[in-house]
Amino acid sequence: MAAGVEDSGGEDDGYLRDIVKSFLLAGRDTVASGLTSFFWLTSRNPAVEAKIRSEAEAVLGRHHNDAVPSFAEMTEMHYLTSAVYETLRLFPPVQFDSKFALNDDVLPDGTIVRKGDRVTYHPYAMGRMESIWGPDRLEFRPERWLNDDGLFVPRSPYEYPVFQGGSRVCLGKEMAIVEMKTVILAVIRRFNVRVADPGHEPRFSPGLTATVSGGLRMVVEEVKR
Ligand code: HEM
Repeated sequence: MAAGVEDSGGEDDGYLRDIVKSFLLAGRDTVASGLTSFFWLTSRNPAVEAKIRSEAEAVLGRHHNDAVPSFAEMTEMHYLTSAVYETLRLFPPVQFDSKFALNDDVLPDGTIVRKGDRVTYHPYAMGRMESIWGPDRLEFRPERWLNDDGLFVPRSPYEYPVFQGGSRVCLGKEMAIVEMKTVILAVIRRFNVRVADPGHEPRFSPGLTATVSGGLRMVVEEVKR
């Protein structure tokens, strides 16, 4: 970043402002959307919530409540990592995304693309394809990301393009995962979070950033120990 600022020919303030704006636009609503979906899904799947709590207790210790977990501690939490990836599989904050061809091209499957054509990839649809995720594709099952030793195994970005892939992969991917884990641990270790109206089926609406339309009303109760 420093090199970029030096190269910007004296327009440092504008350049830095643009960086901050793109980080806020790309990084705030997406993480908020992911967290909304996470608490909706765990609210409907208390067994997942219980496993995240017990993993956190195993890694952090029962009485380590107020401290923010370190990056190393969060990396040890393979089940939590899996639950975050599984949430974003079913409810990707960037539901679909388009590119326009600069020149005529041919895609790897033989599809012909003409200069100016719009090509869209659709993480929401791909996250629900049986050919990629199997017959239980619609289930929220963090275990699908774990190997036999209980370790998280990432999937190819071309099967799971939630953060895009290749040279334009999301620059904030790792930060997004850390942010989500930090908030989840801070909340879930101390509170039970349940949807306020279990009969209401939230609508995940597309947009620049997809999220539950109208927000999601929750009831938060302190966990009794
Ligand atoms: C769950 C959260 C997030 C998701 C699902 C997500 C997803 C994506 C996707 C799909 C793209 C590609 C967009 C395109 O090609 O048009 C992208 C790009 C980008 N993201 Fe994220 N993102 C997330 C969080 C963040 C965070 C926290 C930051 C920074 C703090 C960030 C910074 C960026 C930037 C700077 C780009 C542009 C990269 C480029 O064009 O080279 N993102 N993100």
